[in-house]
Amino acid sequence: MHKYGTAAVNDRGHLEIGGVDVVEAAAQFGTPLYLYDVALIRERARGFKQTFDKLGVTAQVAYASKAFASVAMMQLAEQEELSLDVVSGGELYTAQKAGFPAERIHFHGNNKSREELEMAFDAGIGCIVVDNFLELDMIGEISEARGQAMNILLRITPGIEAHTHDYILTGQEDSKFGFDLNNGQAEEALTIALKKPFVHVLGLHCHIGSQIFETTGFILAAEKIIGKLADWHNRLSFESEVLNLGGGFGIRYTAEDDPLEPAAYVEEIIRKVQTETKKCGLKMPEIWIEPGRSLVGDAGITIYETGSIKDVPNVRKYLAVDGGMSDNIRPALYEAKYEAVLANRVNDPVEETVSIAGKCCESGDMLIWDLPLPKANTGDLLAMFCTGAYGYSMANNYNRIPRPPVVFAEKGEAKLVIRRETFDDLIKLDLPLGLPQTN
Ligand SMILES: Cc1ncc(COP(=O)(O)O)c(C=O)c1O
Ligand SMILES: N[C@@H](CCCC[NH3+])C(=O)O
Repeated sequence: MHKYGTAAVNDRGHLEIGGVDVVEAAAQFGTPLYLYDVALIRERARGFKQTFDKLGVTAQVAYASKAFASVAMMQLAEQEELSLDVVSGGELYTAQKAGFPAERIHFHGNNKSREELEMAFDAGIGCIVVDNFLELDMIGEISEARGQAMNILLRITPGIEAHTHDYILTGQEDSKFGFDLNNGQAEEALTIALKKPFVHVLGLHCHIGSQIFETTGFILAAEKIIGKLADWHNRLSFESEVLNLGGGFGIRYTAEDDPLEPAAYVEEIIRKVQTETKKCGLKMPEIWIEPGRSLVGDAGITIYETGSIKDVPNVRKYLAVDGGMSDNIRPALYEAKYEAVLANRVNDPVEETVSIAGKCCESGDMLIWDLPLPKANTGDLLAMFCTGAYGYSMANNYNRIPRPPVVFAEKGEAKLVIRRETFDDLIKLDLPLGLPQTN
């Protein structure tokens, strides 16, 4: 078993996370269950912040809450003095309910509605990351109508192809996100924004993609952006106070992955920005980053109970669990790979290879292909690692399966932070036929 954060095996042969016995947590909260190692999230947050401090760079580390958005998670981010990236009215609302300081909230999105933008102004958030011309116009109109200033970053696409799954690439020219740096759109957006009386352009934003292992893409992006900033400084007298380099730092899901320590990505990138800005005679901007996966990904595990077992002789053995693509859509969507162990028998020797099937009515609902395991029985507990990012946040009710609860484990204490959905929750939006319609 790979050593993740506080993950350990106790003398009963049970997996332990944050000092919490996973078998006991499953008995208390039921399965499936998401369990988070809070100490690991804190360690990662501090690692990022310490890297900036060590290099003497003013920074904001914004948790990309799309990775796992909940009131408790946002409160944890606040405890660790992170900033927060939200990408919808729903995430912003959650942040408000969590009492997250508005001035440290950054609002993203490639098609923000006028209502969402108004909500951002009402909340008095720290900055809007502007993605397109329509949004820029709307922000200009809203700020003038209210007489209320708003900080913005312009999201640019630098034309970088990072090495990752096509669906999670974002920095390439052919992308739905941002203003293109090479074809003049970014400059046009900047020129328009600089004329808006209540809009303050803090600087640029760039996010090249997600689950990236190499620093090359980030370094190339930084080089291109700083080159452009030097040009804009000369021709437009524009100086970027902030450079937001996004998130995307890869984590280890399986033995095939070999990431750097999350903070190490950042250190290399900052050093590059320092040398490039110096070379171009620019002031060192504040550096902002937006990690999601690298803060919460490997801090989360999902615990399932094993159910039916189907052996297709000489072909494969299917071991079904009580969840699947409804609580983790990543294998079906990106062919994402995971590792897992039997949480109630971690020390038992590996005896067979099985494939872990979800319970949804889809052949594609397979969580793991060809997993080496001890011989599993119905009623064992399977702990699947690294489900902390884009697991709960992409969970759904396909087949009307209720979403599992989320528990935070820290120093031996298990704290329920999202309760299990009930069947009543599932029908609470349904309106029966035949009753008078109110709306
Ligand atoms: C704009 C932006 N920032 C930050 C992130 C977080 O990325 P990750 O979870 O890979 O760190 C994403 C998601 O890819 C994103 O789209
Ligand atoms: N949801 C994706 C990554 C996209 C992140 C948002 N831009 C994943 O699970 O890997």
